[in-house]
Amino acid sequence: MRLLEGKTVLVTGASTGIGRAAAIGAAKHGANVAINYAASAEKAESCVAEIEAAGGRAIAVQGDVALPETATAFVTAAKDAFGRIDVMVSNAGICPFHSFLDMPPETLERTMRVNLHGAYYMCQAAARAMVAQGEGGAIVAVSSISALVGGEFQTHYTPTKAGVHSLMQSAAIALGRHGIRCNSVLPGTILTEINRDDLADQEKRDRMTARIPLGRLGEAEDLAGPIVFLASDMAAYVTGAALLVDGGAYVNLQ
Ligand SMILES: NC(=O)C1=CN([C@@H]2O[C@H](COP(=O)(O)OP(=O)(O)OC[C@H]3O[C@@H](n4cnc5c(N)ncnc54)[C@H](O)[C@@H]3O)[C@@H](O)[C@H]2O)C=CC1
Ligand SMILES: C[C@H](O)[C@@H]1OC(=O)[C@H](O)[C@@H]1O
Repeated sequence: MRLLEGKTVLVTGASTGIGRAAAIGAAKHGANVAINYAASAEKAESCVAEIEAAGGRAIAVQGDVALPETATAFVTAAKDAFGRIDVMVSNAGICPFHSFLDMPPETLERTMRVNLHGAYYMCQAAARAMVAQGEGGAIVAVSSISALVGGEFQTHYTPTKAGVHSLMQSAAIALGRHGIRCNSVLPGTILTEINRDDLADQEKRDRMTARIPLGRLGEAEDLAGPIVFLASDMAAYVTGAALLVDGGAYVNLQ
């Protein structure tokens, strides 16, 4: 069964990792896909090419999610290309690992602006278009297990993920009357570019793996199913929810 047939799905930060897997997953379920990317046109075009090779339709739009004008331009481009807006997957994010006591203000500022402000602007721009369209919609934000637990070198990052989780809860209330559902996924540790250097430390990698009941770190594709599900009518009565996708890591205290 194709869960997103004929819908338009927008995904931010989709040239790599979880965003790319979500974009390809949505296309496999029949969606027309618009992907936002920050810098690498080559990677974005390869995502579009993979979708088109499988018979789907996709466009790539460059833009820094930290800027409000990127969100309006992205939504406008998707609407121009596919005629409507049904789903926003707010995924773009950064995690420049750094110690707390000497955190450079610019690292803190940039992490907040990309991860939290970026999610806000994207979800707001998509919601405005959905409200004008008058047929409801779905927003799925990529938060993190880090919305619920801390990280020594992530004092600037974990508050943004808690913020994204909270944004989906408040937006679910603000947009429910318009038939727009807002949910978040909370990935555990997923092997992507964002943590390639951090997980090059084999001891840390083994430690992270050891606390996962399912016995492995996640792959970007592990998020595609949960994101497609929350975006689809299968989740028609799900809003304000947060879905952990972590192999069981969060519940494994001892
Ligand atoms: N990999 C992991 O273990 C986890 C990742 N996450 C979240 O998943 C999301 C996706 O990250 P991953 O796929 O893991 O890593 P990734 O590094 O492959 O993907 C992040 C994407 O966001 C894009 N991006 C960064 N800054 C941007 C900007 N200013 N404007 C537009 N795009 C921008 C990057 O170019 C990249 O394509 C992030 O929000 C991250 O916080 C959450 C929990 C765990
Ligand atoms: C980038 C990290 O490895 C990753 O990001 C998250 O949100 C997870 O909690 C991991 O710490």
